[in-house]
Amino acid sequence: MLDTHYTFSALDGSASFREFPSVNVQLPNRASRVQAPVALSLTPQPVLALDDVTLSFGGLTALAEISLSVNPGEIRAIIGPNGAGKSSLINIISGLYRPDTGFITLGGQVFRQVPASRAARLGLARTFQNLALFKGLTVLENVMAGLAFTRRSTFIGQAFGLPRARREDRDARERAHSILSFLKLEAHADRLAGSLPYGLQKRVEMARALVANPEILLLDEPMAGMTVTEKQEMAGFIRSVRDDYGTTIILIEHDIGVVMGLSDRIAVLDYGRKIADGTPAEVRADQAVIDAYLGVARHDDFEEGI
Ligand SMILES: Nc1ncnc2c1ncn2[C@@H]1O[C@H](COP(=O)(O)OP(=O)(O)OP(=O)(O)O)[C@@H](O)[C@H]1O
Repeated sequence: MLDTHYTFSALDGSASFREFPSVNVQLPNRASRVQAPVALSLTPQPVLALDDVTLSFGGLTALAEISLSVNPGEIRAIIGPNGAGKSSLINIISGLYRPDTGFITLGGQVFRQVPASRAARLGLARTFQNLALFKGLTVLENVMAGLAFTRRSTFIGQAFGLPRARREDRDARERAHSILSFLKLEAHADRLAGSLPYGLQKRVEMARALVANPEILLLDEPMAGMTVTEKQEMAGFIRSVRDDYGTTIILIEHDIGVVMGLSDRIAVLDYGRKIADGTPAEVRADQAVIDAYLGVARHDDFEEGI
């Protein structure tokens, strides 16, 4: 298990897990992380909020007046049938799209459009629906690439192996190995990423997003194309990331069955509108959700399978 430094702000009651994993400091368990903020503030400040977000492509409204909030440390799923607007929403959160109307609050700042180039520094990391690994690099190199934005040494320093560059390289390697071991990928560290089976490549992508210890991890269909066993395994890792690192998880999924047993809260989109938002039990019982999925999901897809 990884050890992690963390800081706690008594002023706003927020816990921050922004320091990188290290080998010497004891990771506080989830209970101790949660206890202190609760004493100061009963209502957690959302780490991310969308207010009245609308997005159109020509005459087509992809998202209509979407508001939702994400609390620290929760697993928050956003689901919906094909074309519901999930990718559009994730692209707004990560700054690739600018909504026609509405605001995004991230890292305590309010944006009309999240500055994509600063998203990592605002504590946001993401994976992609279609794998975006460097297939010709090793697994370790891919994961280390997730720390590129944190490096302060210059290109010349890196080329000539100057002390700061060497130190950064050593730290990056150590962090990458810690994450690989956490996600049970250590045995594959020196293999080319492109040579791994699909399910493992998806996990490497998650390792790369996690290595900089983001506050929010945005997972775009992390289980698409996986077998049932792979999905179960991935669900276990996602849960561990939240429990052991305190990372807030936003999960975009197509498959309602996958998220039922995994998520704390689920927002359901259909034709660009939010038709439901609540706990898995609330969403499961919602007639609008049942109607939206009728014909694309079997009844038992609504059961907690994972
Ligand atoms: N770049 C684009 N240009 C035009 N229309 C788009 C564009 N991106 C998305 N759309 C349309 O916006 C709507 C929402 O699409 P989006 O990809 O966000 O849905 P989705 O829920 O992610 O779907 P899927 O599950 O199939 O990936 C769809 O009708 C889609 O055709």
